[in-house]
Amino acid sequence: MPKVLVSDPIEQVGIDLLAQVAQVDIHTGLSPAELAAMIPGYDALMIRSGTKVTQEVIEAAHQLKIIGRAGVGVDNIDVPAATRKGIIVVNSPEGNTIAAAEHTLAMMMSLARHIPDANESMKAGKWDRKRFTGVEIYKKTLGIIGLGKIGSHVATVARAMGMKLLAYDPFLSTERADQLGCRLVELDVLFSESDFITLHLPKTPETQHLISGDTLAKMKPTARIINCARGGIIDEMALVTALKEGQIAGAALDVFEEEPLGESALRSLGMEAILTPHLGASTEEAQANVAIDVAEQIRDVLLGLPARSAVNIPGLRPDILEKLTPYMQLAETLGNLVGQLAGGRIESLEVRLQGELASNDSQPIVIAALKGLLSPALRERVNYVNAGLEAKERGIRVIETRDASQRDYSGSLCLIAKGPLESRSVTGALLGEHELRITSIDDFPINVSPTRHMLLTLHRDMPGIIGKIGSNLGSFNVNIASMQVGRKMVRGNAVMVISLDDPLPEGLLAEITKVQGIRDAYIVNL
Ligand SMILES: NC(=O)c1ccc[n+]([C@@H]2O[C@H](COP(=O)([O-])OP(=O)(O)OC[C@H]3O[C@@H](n4cnc5c(N)ncnc54)[C@H](O)[C@@H]3O)[C@@H](O)[C@H]2O)c1
Ligand SMILES: O=C(O)[C@H](O)COP(=O)(O)O
Repeated sequence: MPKVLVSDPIEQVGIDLLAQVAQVDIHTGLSPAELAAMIPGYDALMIRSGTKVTQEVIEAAHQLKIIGRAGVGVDNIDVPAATRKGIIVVNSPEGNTIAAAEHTLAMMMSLARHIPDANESMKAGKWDRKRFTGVEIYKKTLGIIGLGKIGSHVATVARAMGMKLLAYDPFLSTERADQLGCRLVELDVLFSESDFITLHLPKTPETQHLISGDTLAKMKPTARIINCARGGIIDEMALVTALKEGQIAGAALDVFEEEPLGESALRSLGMEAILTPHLGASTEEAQANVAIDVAEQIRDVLLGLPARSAVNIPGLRPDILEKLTPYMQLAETLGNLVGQLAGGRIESLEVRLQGELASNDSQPIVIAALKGLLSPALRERVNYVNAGLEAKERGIRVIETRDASQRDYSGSLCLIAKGPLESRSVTGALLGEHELRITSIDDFPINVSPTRHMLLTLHRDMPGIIGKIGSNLGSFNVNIASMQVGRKMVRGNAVMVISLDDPLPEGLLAEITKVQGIRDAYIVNL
């Protein structure tokens, strides 16, 4: 049974799901060093934001296939290191969207009406009505930085509450912003016009300290800022200064540069600051959503199925994935075949999507073809996660082409591998929904089901040649399952594909290449 390590608190429903297919061990609060010591025996790791999956952890993970992040942000995982090692990283991109958006709105209302401090004052036995006079949000301007899933939900609710909306998101179309009732503006405009500013963008080297002393100075003295995205997007020291000096009126933070937040000047601020301990995703609903979403993906990957929300391989909607999976199997088989025919050094791979396949997302098919192409050399070291990177590092140029006009099959795929001296091509298609067919090799038409052991010859089409190869195989006690010849003209060049029940014994290939009329012969093992 595979083994799954759960190293952050995860809803029981997710654990139960995993327990159906794996041994699940729960060890929370591990340091990277403790995790690195424990990880070698595990096939999967399930985490939230608390566990730091460092390069050291990934290097120690000898049999890890998947890291499942029960949430959105994967900034606590060294994703490039996982990719290099062929480990799939999955998350739950939507499971906690509503929870994080509602926490943001709660933070905004709390800032506007001083609810946390009023509550604390009541619990301290006071009845102070003057100190807690707030502001309304109605008709105020909300500036949203990052108008993705969470930012969009915040926009929808804030608009319904009568707020005017500005947004900054360099990757968003004006059309989408219009739909949400947001005016897309440059950052400086957003800073200077907003009464409330909320952050919903990822933390990257570019967004680190996006809110700094300089940018805080551009805000209104009545402005209030909310960060339920990631710590480090705001320069905390600059924020403390801006709040103390009255440059802005308030801040509500759910996320921090260092988590858990240690000793910090933020803790000594008054009612102008509201702090919560990274609670954005902490609702019963969100925790159940993300636990199920990620546990299902871990289960699928452990069962050899694809994951739907992988961050380091093409993520596909389940309906599209279902349609593309047989084509991905075809691409992998053809890639493997053309890789074995082309031999060692391949400089480029052309992936030609034909017929109905031409209108599909090509990325998963290209990745599958590369995995197949590299598997004769890299064996189990190559997978869907690292195939693109491995190909790039070997200098293999990938060229994608589309030809919707090809109508031999509803959809077919042609792979052309070019080396320094020659190029080899194979084409394949699906018969029905799932049956793979090789439909041409080096432009010779054939119709063959790929099998585990095959013998391929390039030869002159002449009497007696098939019989001689048959006798050769017979003399080595190799049984032929099926045989087919493809030719373009009578007595011209031809290919022969022989499916064998057994692997070809050593020495037999040399015998076959001696047969008169044989130009080349290949053993192909798929
Ligand atoms: N506090 C929490 O518990 C909690 C919960 C969930 C998500 N999050 C965090 O919230 C953030 C948003 O999550 P999401 O699910 O909405 O992600 P998303 O990917 O749907 O949206 C992010 C948006 O940010 C935009 N963006 C990227 N770079 C930008 C830049 N430099 N300036 C402005 N916009 C930029 C993107 O175009 C995208 O529209 C993430 O950082 C995520 O980790 C926090
Ligand atoms: O990125 C996320 O999903 C949020 O930050 C939530 O993190 P958590 O699951 O650790 O609360």
